Amino acid sequence: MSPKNFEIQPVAGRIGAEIVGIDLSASLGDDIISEIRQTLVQYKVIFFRNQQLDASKQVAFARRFGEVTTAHPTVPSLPGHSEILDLDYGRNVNRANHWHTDVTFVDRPPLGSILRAIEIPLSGGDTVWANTVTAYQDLPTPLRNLADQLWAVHSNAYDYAAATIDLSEEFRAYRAIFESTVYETLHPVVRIHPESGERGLYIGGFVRRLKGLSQTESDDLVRLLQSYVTRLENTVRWRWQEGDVAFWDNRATQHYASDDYGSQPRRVQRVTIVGDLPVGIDGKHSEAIKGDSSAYNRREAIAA
Ligand SMILES: O=C(O)CCC(=O)C(=O)O
Ligand SMILES: [Fe+2]
Repeated sequence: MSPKNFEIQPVAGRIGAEIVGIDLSASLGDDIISEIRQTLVQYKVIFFRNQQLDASKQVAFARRFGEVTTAHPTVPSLPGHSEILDLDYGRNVNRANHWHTDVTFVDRPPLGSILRAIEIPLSGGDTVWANTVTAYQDLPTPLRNLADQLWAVHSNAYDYAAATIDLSEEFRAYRAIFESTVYETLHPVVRIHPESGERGLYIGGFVRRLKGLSQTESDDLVRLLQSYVTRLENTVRWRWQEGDVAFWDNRATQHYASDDYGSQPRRVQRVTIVGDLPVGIDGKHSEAIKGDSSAYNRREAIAA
């Protein structure tokens, strides 16, 4: 595919491209949105430098790709913009320096996320994305055959104890509801991408165990599969500048935000687009096993 409306500059060999020649604050026609979507599916994460987006325009842009979530239960949203996660590291949120795919513990995990750089340290604070499709292709055949048969329980029952600082009363109350709600969803370890048809490894930070294996077997096997995801060849690293926008396909990537900038401020803001129910290679769909995860994407529904 060669888009008519912008130029594509790949950033690394297997994942990531910069899109040049688009002003995201302008009103964009359906043809441009469709080319952006195709480029996203092909490159997995796309970058736009030096954009003039504000919060409302960021949300409006995200809505062109699907329904957006009304924020996250453990990260405060921007006042007046419940769709925007305000990630102000060191102030209101823990650093995301662990490999993960966003929110996979619900049955309809995000299609993608759009992140805008508000304040970036002078040095450090890069984000790295990994291509989970090429990771799958890198597996030797016997491991691929094994992965094809596996299903994993993803859960939000991670450790909140270390988390967050300085929350408002309202948010503390809201968060308490979330912390007492465990979501567990069974997802295929190998997921068919709904738009490209590609097979990719669908694991990441929220996997708790593989169905049918002991905890030790699960941990060892997930670690082994994960080592293919994080091979440098399957990654791209982005050096942020203020005004940059990154848009990733959450169905085919993991990411990691490097925590190497000490006490310098770093603030980014995310809008999250709701995705569909994942499908495994046998045609079976993911299944919620604990918690009403259909409510997860709407703060109003959880707080109710
Ligand atoms: O701060 C970043 O660069 C990424 C944070 C993150 O994991 C996210 O926005 O989903
Ligand atoms: Fe994330």
